[in-house]
Amino acid sequence: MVELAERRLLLVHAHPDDETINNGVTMARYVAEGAHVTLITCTLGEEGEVLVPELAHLASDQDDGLGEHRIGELANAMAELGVTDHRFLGGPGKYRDTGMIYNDEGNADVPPQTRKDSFWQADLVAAANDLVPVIRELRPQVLVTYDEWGNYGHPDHIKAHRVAMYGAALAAARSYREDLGPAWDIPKIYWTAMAESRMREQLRALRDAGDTTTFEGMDPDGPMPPMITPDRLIDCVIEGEEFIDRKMNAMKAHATQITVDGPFFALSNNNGNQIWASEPYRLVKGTPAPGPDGLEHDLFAGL
Ligand SMILES: CC(=O)N[C@H]1[C@@H](O[C@@H]2[C@H](O)[C@H](O)[C@@H](O)[C@H](O)[C@H]2O)O[C@H](CO)[C@@H](O)[C@@H]1O
Ligand SMILES: [Zn+2]
Repeated sequence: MVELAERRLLLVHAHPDDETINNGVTMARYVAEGAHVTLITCTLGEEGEVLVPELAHLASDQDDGLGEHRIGELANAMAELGVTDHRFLGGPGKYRDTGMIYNDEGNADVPPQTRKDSFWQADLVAAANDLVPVIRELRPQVLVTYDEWGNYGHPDHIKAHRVAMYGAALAAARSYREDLGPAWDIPKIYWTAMAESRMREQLRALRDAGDTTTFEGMDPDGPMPPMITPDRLIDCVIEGEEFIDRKMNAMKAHATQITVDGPFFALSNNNGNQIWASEPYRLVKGTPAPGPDGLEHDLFAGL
């Protein structure tokens, strides 16, 4: 088993706030256990909406200062989680937030009409080459990123998944770009997941409370979209009730994007979401090391 102080965890996310929403408890736990946790954020979130009225002028169609502001929000959120190594892919502002843009079929997988400097338009090899030296420098045992849907279809999330997976493959190739450092093959790769049972529980609570607009058209007992993971395909759940306060405070630090109300949070679409103390994952590379309940409860299990 890798010693706690020798553990190195790398997370690749699209915008400032995704890391806390998806992995806030996980990051706080591993920092507390002495692991080295590194966050790579691919954009500054320049195209986000602004929940704080007095900061509305930062929006991209006004002062276009939101990206710069969110650098500070992310730094504050990382301070809450105890993460000291957080970097932007290729440096701050190299890849611009694409915006919540879909083509008219509503499918982000077909290139939407976006700015030439948007992350979605970035050349995949060039963006992966910004990640390869980081992987080869850090030599993480575990990489965390999104599934092929980017978890909910945002073009930057889909692109972050592609850059993370392709970057991991290139970093492992001994003969690939020796100038980017000695090869490193990441032993375990996980995708963040929205577990089906949790989605149904959340939908049931919303519908019971009379909310028919959040996740409109979804029935707690009906079919789930492909980005919802059946519980049988969840491989690992990181639990950490003792870190939920850090996660909530980190969410509050992303004030232009997230409002926190007790055990719930909302983004600018005002969808009520529970703040979970457990964070599920799918293992997509490496050997599973499940416990008696059939799940891993440590991303470094088996290493
Ligand atoms: C969690 C996440 O990925 N947030 C992104 C997302 O923000 C959403 C977007 O503004 C959408 O229009 C809203 O309805 C929704 O409530 C927001 O969460 O997309 C932004 C633009 O690309 C991005 O900056 C933000 O981080
Ligand atoms: Zn995002």
